Amino acid sequence: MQQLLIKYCGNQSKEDIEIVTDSNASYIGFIFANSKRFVNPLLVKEWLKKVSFENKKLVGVFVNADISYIDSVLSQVPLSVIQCHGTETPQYVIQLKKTTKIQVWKVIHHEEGSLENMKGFQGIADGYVIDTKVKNLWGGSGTSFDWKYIPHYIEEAKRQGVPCLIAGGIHVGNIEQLLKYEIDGIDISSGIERNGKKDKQVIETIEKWVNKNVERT
Ligand SMILES: O=C(O)c1ccccc1N[C@@H]1O[C@H](COP(=O)(O)O)[C@@H](O)[C@H]1O
Repeated sequence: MQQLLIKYCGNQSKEDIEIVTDSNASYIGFIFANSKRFVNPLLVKEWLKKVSFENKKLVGVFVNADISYIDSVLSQVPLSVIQCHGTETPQYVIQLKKTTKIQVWKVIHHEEGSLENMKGFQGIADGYVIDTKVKNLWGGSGTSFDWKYIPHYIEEAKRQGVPCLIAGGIHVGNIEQLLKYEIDGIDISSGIERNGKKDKQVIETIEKWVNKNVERT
C-alpha cells in the first residue's frame, strides 16, 4: 500500500506544532523566507524541545537564500529536507547539497516552461513540490493552479524516480477533487488555518478525505 505523503507547512507557534505532530503528516514545514509565516529558527528550536516528533520529518522552506543562511538555520533546527521555493538553479541545488548533505526538494511554479525547468533538475532534486505562481508571492498564496496539468508533473517526477507533492490552495472543499489524481503527496499551508492558526478540526477533515480516497497497491 503506497501512502500519500502529507506535509503541513507554515507552522508558526508551539501550538501549531502540537497540532501537526498529532496528525498523520509525514512532514512538518517551517518558513525561513520572507513571509507572514516567517519563523525565527531559535524559536523553532525551543518549541521543538517541548514536542515529540520522532515519526515526522522537518522541512525548511527557503527562497533564493544564501547557502550560509540555510547552514545557520540547520545549526538550530534538525531539518531533513530543504525546500527551495524560489528561482534556484540546478547549479545552486548541487552546491547546496554538497554543503548541507541533506535532501533538497525543488518547487516548480506552474507557469509557461515549468516542465522544462523541472527536467533540468533530473538527478539533482530529491523531490518536487508543484505550486501556483501568484504575482508578488512565492508561496502560501492559498491559490490552486489548473490541476488538469498535474499528470504531466507526476509523469516527469516518476521518470526521474522522485516524489512529487502538489501544493497551492488545497482545502477541505477541493481535496476530494485533487485526490482523483495519482499524486504522491500534498503540501498545505493556508488551507489548514483558521484565523492564522493551524486548526485540528480542519486537519481531521482533510485526513478523513485522504483515508477515504487513497487506496493504492
Ligand atoms: O506559506 C508561506 O507563507 C510561504 C512563503 C514563501 C514560500 C512558500 C510558502 N509556503 C508554501 O506555499 C505552498 C502552498 O501554500 P498554500 O497551501 O497555498 O498556502 C506550500 O508549498 C508551502 O510550503
